[in-house]
Amino acid sequence: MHELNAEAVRRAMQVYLVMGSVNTTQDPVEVLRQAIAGGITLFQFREKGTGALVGEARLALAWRLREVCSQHGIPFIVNDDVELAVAVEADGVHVGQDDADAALVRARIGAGRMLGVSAHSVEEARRAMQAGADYLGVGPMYPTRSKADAHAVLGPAGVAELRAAGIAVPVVGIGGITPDTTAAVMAAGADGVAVISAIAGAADVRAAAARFAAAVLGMLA
Ligand SMILES: Cc1ncc(COP(=O)(O)OP(=O)(O)O)c(N)n1
Ligand SMILES: Cc1ncsc1CCOP(=O)(O)O
Ligand SMILES: [Mg+2]
Repeated sequence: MHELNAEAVRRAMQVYLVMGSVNTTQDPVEVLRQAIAGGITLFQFREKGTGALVGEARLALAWRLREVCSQHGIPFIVNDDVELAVAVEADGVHVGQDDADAALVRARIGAGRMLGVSAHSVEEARRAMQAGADYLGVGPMYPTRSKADAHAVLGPAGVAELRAAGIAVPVVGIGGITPDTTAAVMAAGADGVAVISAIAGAADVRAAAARFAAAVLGMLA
């Protein structure tokens, strides 16, 4: 078994920014700084899609974003790429159903790093938990333009179904979430919201992150 504290993971889920360089027209390092100032609680480096950086440029950006997270005490998660996560001493990895096997990822990263796994059903959620997932990413909650190969929309009902089945592991909703729809995702049983475009694509990133933080905290109060 692994050693992360489930309550600390749950708190980290609250406002989870997911971002790569293609998700913003601004400097991603400055976007991350502004998002942290606005109140995000967790960051995932997801460098994929048309125009994504590769090789040394990707590694360099990962390090720069990793350092900003370290400076501010925000855990840094790497999407998909377990070896990149190990190379930049990330706090965790997020993998989906079409990525590396979650149990193998757990074995590679050890007990002290966070493992997030995407789940779209009770069965996938149970398998992820058996593999040692610390949290589940569940979505899309709503239609999204940020993931070309996204699963069919589950809606907040997808989270409610997991909770009704007794799945108690920390859960973050993802996909098309805005400050206005955050309450519905939380009410269904999520511990937080994972967001790309509504924060990374905002003209005022800090204000956007702050709106999500207020919406989440309003539901936890
Ligand atoms: C928090 C969170 N939840 C779900 C995902 C989606 O992961 P995946 O299904 O592997 O898709 P990609 O993001 O890799 O395209 C996520 N990244 N983060
Ligand atoms: C990575 C991912 N996984 C499911 S939906 C999605 C995209 C979320 O981006 P946005 O918040 O812009 O809809
Ligand atoms: Mg993936």
